[in-house]
Amino acid sequence: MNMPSATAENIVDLSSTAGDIAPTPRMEVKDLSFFYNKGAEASLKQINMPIYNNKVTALIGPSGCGKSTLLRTLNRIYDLYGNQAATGDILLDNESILRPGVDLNDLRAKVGMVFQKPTPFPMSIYDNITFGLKMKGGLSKTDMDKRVKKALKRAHLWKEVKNKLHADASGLSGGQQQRLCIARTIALQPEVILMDEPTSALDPIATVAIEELITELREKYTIVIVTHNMQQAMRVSDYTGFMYLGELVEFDKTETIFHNASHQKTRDYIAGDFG
Ligand SMILES: Nc1ncnc2c1ncn2[C@@H]1O[C@H](COP(=O)(O)OP(=O)(O)OP(=O)(O)O)[C@@H](O)[C@H]1O
Repeated sequence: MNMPSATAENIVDLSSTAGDIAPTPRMEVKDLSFFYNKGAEASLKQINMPIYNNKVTALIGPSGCGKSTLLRTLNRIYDLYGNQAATGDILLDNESILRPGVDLNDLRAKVGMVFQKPTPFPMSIYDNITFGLKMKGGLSKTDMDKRVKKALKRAHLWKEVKNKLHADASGLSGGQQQRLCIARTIALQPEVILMDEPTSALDPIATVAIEELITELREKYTIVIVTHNMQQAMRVSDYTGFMYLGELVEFDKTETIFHNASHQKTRDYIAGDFG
């Protein structure tokens, strides 16, 4: 596959997965460029990348290469801040998410996000999960209770909190808070979950719990994770994109990127020569 960004020759070549069942893209990034300020240099340069259904895709690369920026375009979280612009396109289930008139609340429910630092709202565990559901509306109290239980179970937090659902979420440990944030995202029944260095603020035990969870969640969701930790990318992801200076240098199966990368720059980064 080895698809760098920019030109027509870089359109994804699914044929090289011959022998495997060709994965289906859930999202597709097409010739995407991104500008933090209109008229300034692009922070993302003509990125082309598939995001495969029920797979974990890792974005790796040195600091400032554009990993978080790319992640943030995938649910248009950048729209929260004024003067920014994206060109090219991003498809979710074959429909553009960049076109005018897209319902951004709906998009962000379909493409949920978990941040680097756990960000529970200053309210109870239960209310954290139902916050987004209430905004969406339409669920009875019984349905809401069921959704809370299911999301907490899926995020492996139910056993730890089932007897204190109405306690303040700030009383949970960092790892528990991050699992709560994952449960909050899951409760909205997303298709895709974006994770921006979800374990960088956690201790090794909490990190293992989140990594195990990611591996399990893949069965139901499509996941994109930004990580500085190459071991983590190897452990949890199926596909990896290596970015450098705003470009996607190479995208392939994780195994290929780590053991048989096509580009020297990728090999140097994996070898720890820079970054
Ligand atoms: N709010 C912003 N305004 C202007 N430029 C920004 C902003 N956020 C990021 N940038 C620039 O965009 C480029 C990509 O940044 P980004 O945060 O996406 O990189 P990253 O690969 O995620 O880095 P790190 O690994 O350090 O988090 C960098 O040159 C950065 O300075």
